[in-house]
Amino acid sequence: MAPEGQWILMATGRSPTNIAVIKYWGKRDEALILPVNDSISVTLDPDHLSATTTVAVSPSFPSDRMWLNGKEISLSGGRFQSCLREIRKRACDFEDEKKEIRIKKEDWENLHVHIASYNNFPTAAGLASSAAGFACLVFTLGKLMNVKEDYGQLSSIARQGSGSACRSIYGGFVKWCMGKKDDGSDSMAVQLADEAHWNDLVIIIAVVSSKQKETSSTSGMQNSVETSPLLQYRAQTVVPSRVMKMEEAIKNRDFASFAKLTCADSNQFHATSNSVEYFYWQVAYTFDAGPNAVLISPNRKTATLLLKKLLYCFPPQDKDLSSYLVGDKSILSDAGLHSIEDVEALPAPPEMKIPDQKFTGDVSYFICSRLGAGPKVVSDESQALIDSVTGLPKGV
Ligand SMILES: Nc1ncnc2c1ncn2[C@@H]1O[C@H](COP(=O)(O)OP(=O)(O)OP(=O)(O)O)[C@@H](O)[C@H]1O
Ligand SMILES: C[C@@](O)(CCOP(=O)(O)OP(=O)(O)O)CC(=O)O
Repeated sequence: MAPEGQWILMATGRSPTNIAVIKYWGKRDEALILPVNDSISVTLDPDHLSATTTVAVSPSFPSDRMWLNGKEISLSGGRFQSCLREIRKRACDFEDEKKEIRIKKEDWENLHVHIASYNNFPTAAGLASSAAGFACLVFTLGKLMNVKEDYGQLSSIARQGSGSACRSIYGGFVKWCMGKKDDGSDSMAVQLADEAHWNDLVIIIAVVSSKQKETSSTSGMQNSVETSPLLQYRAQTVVPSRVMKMEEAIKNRDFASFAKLTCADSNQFHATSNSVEYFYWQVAYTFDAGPNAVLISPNRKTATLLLKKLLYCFPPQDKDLSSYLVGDKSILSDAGLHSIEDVEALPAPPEMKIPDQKFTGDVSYFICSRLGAGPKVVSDESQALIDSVTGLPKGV
């Protein structure tokens, strides 16, 4: 080994993200990240969505450290620790004669790393940054530490960082085989076809919001496993045959089948997560075909509490509170909200994971209403909309 503290050895890698066309949703083992079903994905062009990671090692580093998009983050979490441990275990002898660096297999355990990673797309916003990030971390650490494992083994390690990361180890069309073993050694990705196989496909992503999500995939799927009656049926009965059909569709470049299966699986995965009991039924919500949410509270007290939370998260863009809530405005005084200053002084709802997060302007206005009676006659003529002399609408 070269003299202590004299050298820094580095490797840099870039990994793509991937989008599942048959979704991974639900784990049978949280620590090892073992899924309840196989999944299939397409890997995206790294020029568009990728993580770039540099890993450095030096005897002068006193501890492992990591910076993500320029900000230092903790490596103490189990997922980072698993990836570092599994790669270090497989590190091999390394020699760079020019730089006079010699690292023996057993030395790697005592050498600390510095990791810097950058995503060229929003992090933790539902665009699979964890997939690109952990695939990149494992791949680049493997390069640095002269790991000789095949890609299947690397995918199995990346899986322990984030499940979907195991699929980003390959390009083209990739299948994550769930495996059967308790230790997870057979839960890894395989490539179904490379990127040249079907290169006519064009993928367009509409980014509606690049803000950090409130519910991570990790906790969302945990909730589904615990509460969704659909999930086990999906994993055991629906997905296995869908995976077979999808493999066939990819092999034959059969777009009609590919599209049908992709949409059906997306719908079902959303149905699975929608059946989760997030709110303990304090409030009911319903959506029509558009984006407007209808929230139904069981009583005025709950409605008042709900309104405070809504106004905290979605404050009005301009300072006019009275046009921001129309209909039964008396609920504002029930909530003690007489001015915009009162709204600004609202405390963050305790269940919010990111308390500072506000979505000013995302809601145009609120209507407060109630159940009403059926049709009735308006006998006050002044309220008529037709002028009783001209027979035309008033004001024309
Ligand atoms: N480049 C990176 N290198 C290492 N880890 C990363 C990187 N980018 C993201 N991560 C890790 O992934 C986490 C974000 O994962 P999360 O699952 O919440 O979001 P996402 O992957 O963007 O969304 P989704 O999985 O729903 O598509 C980050 O907090 C960080 O721990
Ligand atoms: C909806 C998904 O994107 C879920 C991805 O979940 P993650 O891989 O981010 O979850 P963890 O394994 O807990 O890190 C579907 C998919 O990519 O298959």
